[in-house]
Amino acid sequence: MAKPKKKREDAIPPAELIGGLVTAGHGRHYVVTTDAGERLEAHRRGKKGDVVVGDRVGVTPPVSGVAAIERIEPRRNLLYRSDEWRIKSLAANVDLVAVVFAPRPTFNPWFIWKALLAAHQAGIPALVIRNKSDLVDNAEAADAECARLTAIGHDVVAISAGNDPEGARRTLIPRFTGKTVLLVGQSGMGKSTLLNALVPHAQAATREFSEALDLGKQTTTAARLYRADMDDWEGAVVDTPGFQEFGLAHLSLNDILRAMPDIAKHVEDCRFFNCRHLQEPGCAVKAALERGDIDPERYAFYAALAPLANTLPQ
Ligand SMILES: Nc1nc2c(ncn2[C@@H]2O[C@H](COP(=O)(O)OP(=O)(O)OP(=O)(O)O)[C@@H](O)[C@H]2O)c(=O)[nH]1
Ligand SMILES: [Zn+2]
Repeated sequence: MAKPKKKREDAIPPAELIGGLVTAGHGRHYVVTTDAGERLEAHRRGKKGDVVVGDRVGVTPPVSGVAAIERIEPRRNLLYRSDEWRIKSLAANVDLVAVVFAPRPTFNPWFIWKALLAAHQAGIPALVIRNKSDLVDNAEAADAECARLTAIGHDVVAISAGNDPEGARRTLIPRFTGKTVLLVGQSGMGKSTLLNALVPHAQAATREFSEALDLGKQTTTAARLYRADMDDWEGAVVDTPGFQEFGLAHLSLNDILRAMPDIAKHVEDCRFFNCRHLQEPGCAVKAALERGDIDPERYAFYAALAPLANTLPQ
């Protein structure tokens, strides 16, 4: 019988590896920023696709400019999104998920709610940021969304990243200091504007990432991590450019309910203990909906997600 292969991870003593943080990735090609602040191109040893932005790693000293990722330190958490076909890791070791939305372009509340569910499932606190507070157009809808989210129990702040970047910094830096903050939002909500307000060297770093990963002008949906090392704040911002959908096929029904207290608070009175709160007789959630005790749009969201729950291998 063939001997089981000795794991590569054991082959090199950790003391000889360089510690660093994965700050960008594309395919199996990564950028690792070492603890000394050097930016290295890196490949995963053995071509495993298990590295994600935000991972703390140990790399070999670079040979011809390219290092090898030998070790991944245990993760505090891992944030996913998924589509019908597969689960994708978005980022690891995130302390706060910041969901950015704005009155214009028209925002989709479901995107915000999905991001909040994904954060909850990963055990990561979340903050909702209402951007473009200076806009009058569609402000009522944005204000109503803030009120709805606050009533559910979410943290919400209002800023104007484009119009008042200093004010945005004053609001956010006390909440972001010491943390790795992941920014998510639909396209056009002002994520890049906010990132640049918080981390002024972000644009230059984006160019360097593109060069290191040989992306040219190609955009990627992969996350990128920008370290903030400034007089007024230290931490990191992870940007997630260019995606419109926050798929949640990896959530179980319980994950969904645990993240929706406005629905879940009614389930105890359902006739069946395994009620899915969709079509079952004697469902207390449906009764609460009919009485007007549940926001119909929140129920519609729940009813859209519930049938898809847990359809992917966990
Ligand atoms: N009025 C107003 N406009 C803003 C504000 N913040 C950003 N914008 C504008 O909104 C537009 C979109 O901003 P971006 O920062 O590019 O948005 P994004 O979310 O990064 O969009 P993608 O790059 O497509 O993901 C730009 O024209 C910004 O100038 C704000 O606070 N007020
Ligand atoms: Zn029920």
